[in-house]
Amino acid sequence: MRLSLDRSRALPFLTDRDALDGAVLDAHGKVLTGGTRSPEMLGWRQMLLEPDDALIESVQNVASEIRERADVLVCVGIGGSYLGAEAVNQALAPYFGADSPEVIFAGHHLSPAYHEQLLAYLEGKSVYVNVISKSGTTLEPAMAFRFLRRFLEERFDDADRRVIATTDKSSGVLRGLADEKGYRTYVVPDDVGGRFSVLTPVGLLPIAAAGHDIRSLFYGAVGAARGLTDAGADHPALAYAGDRFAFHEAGYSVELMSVMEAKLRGLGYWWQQLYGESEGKEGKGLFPVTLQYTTDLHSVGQYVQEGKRLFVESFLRLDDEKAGLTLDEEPDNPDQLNDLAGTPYGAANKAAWEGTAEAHREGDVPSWTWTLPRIDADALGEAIYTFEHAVAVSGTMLGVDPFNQPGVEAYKKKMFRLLGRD
Ligand SMILES: O=P(O)(O)OC[C@H]1O[C@](O)(CO)[C@@H](O)[C@@H]1O
Repeated sequence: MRLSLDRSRALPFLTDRDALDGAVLDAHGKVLTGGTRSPEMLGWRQMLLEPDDALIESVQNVASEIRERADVLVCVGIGGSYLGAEAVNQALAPYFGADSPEVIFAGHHLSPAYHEQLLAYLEGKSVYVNVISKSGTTLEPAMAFRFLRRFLEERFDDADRRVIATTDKSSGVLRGLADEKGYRTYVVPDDVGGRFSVLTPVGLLPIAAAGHDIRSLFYGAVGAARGLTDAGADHPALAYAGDRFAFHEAGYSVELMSVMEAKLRGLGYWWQQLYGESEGKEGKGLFPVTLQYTTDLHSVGQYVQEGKRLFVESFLRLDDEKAGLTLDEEPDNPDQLNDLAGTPYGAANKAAWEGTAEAHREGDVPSWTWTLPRIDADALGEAIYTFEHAVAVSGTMLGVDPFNQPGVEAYKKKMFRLLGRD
């Protein structure tokens, strides 16, 4: 395993933590054998134990067509239908001057200006659309897709070929529309919830269309899934799950995912949905929030250090101590940085992580540090599965169903009523 977990700033805050290992392994066993609540929702693990190479190849083929023919791929979806793809694409793309086609997300909020300006931006470009919704009735993507469908139909003779729908295998509004129009489709499997779906076509198509290696991504996760089969309580996923449960029981209420590399910010947002929707129910769960350091040390850092004590913290960092531009000496030292001559950005970032973790420990914020060896598809696949497995275990320890999200309906009902819908 290349993703490592350092617990040295977490364990001193927990008394008798080893006594929990039996409960951790019990919950882990339930995840392995289908003993969880909603055992029919464990497809996110099963699909890795029985890889469908033909499906990966099919996605790669459609992605190649998009890469050849499109200037822009618009991916329409919300929650688990976009956060995983956005996270991986952000992590794997260069910061500036990304390759064509541009992959843009839409239907992930209801901003009027965003969607209006998106349509204006698409004018004159070769556009493909991947609409991703299991139900087809989620308002945000459904509204965006109506506009985008009309946009395509009014401009392209082959409009229907430019739409790929990722949806339920047989039912729902989007399935009906796709069948009627003859769109190419991929299936959101029944046994995989939205937030666990990044390694299904939900995430794989937008990631492959952006030019990334989905086979390595998928097989990175396969390796992690296999590695967990015989894992002991000290495996990072299980140790983390058990520690989180212990902190929850000790009264902590918020977990920060503090990302030290801006390319991993999307992974933080993906983690936030995964943990928030999986654990936050029945009055339980650590509230997950992702921060980007050192940026947010100059915004909410004051609160984390000295405000109300609520927090446990996960640092997510890259092993990049030697990377980046290195300061050199300047005659006369006009900016007074010569004492740091020979210091690369990576070393400064590492010092920021260690310094912050120490300061937060002194401020009674326990922390773990997750270190990725490098950012590539394989390492991301491993990280994705590790966090998925951990939340299945920690949710099971909490006694909640880690695979449902009944509370998400509440806002939809009120919103629909205000819009005069049933
Ligand atoms: O795929 P749908 O049905 O549009 O749902 C979108 C999202 O809404 C949720 O069901 C709840 O937030 C997510 O799990 C899912 O990713």
